[in-house]
Amino acid sequence: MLDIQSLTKRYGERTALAGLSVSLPAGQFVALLGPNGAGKSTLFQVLTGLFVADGGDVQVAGLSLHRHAVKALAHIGVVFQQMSLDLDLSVRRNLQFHADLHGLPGAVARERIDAGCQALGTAADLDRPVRELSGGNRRKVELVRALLHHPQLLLMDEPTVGLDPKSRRDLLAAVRADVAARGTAVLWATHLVEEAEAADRVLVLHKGRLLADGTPARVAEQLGAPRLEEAFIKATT
Ligand SMILES: Nc1ncnc2c1ncn2[C@@H]1O[C@H](COP(=O)(O)OP(=O)(O)OP(=O)(O)O)[C@@H](O)[C@H]1O
Repeated sequence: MLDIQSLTKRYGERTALAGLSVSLPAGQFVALLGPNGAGKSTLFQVLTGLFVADGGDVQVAGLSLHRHAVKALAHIGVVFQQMSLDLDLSVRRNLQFHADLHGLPGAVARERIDAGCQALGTAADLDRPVRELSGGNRRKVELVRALLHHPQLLLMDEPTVGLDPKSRRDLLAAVRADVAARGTAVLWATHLVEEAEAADRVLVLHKGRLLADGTPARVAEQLGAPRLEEAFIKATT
C-alpha cells in the first residue's frame, strides 16, 4: 500500500531523511517510533505532498507520488500533529467540506459523516462549532475526516499528544476498527513506547535512518534489550 524507496530530504546542510526505504502492506498497523528530531514529521510532509523529496520515490497504492501526485494522494487520509479543523464551523460543515473536496456524492457523505461520528461517540457534537469541543473530541473528528473518503493508507502524526488516557485508547481503538473492517494500512508516528507496543510492527527512526523494523518484541531484540522502551532509549541516545 505504501512503498518508500531511498527517500532523502535535506534542509540546507541538515539531513532529515537519509535514504529511507520501507514498505507497508494493506491491513498493517505500523508505529513509526522516533525521538524528537528523528524525521517523523518530515516524512509525513513528504508523504502528503507538502514537501518535495530531494531523492528517492514513494508509491501509494501502486501510484508514484512524484508522477501521479493527485491520484496517489487521493488514497491517503491524514491526521496532522497540529489540529487543522476550522474552529468557527460546525463539525458537520468541517466534514462536509472535506467530503466535497474528495467529490463524494451528498448522500454518501451524509451517511459516512453520521456513521463515523456515531462510531467515535461524537454524534452529539455534529452541529456544534469545533471551538466548543474538547481536545479529545476534536481529534476524533479529525480521524472521522481522515477516513471519510475511505483511504487505503492512513497517516497519523503523533495524534494522541495532549489527550488523556481514555481519549487515547478510544482513538487507537477506532483506528484498529478501521484496519479490521477495511484493511487500511496505518503509519502512526509517535515517541511514546507504549503506543508502539500496541502496533503490529514498529519502525524505529533515528536521525533520518531506520534502526530497526519488526514486531515490538523483535525490535527490542534487534536493538539488544529485553524491553522495547529500554531498547529505544539505548538506540537513540
Ligand atoms: N523547516 C525546517 N528547517 C530546517 N530544519 C528542519 C525543518 N524542519 C525540521 N528540521 C530538522 O529536520 C530534522 C527532522 O525534524 P522532524 O521535525 O521531521 O522530526 P520529528 O521526528 O518529527 O520530531 P518531533 O518528534 O520533535 O516532532 C531535525 O533535525 C529538525 O531540526
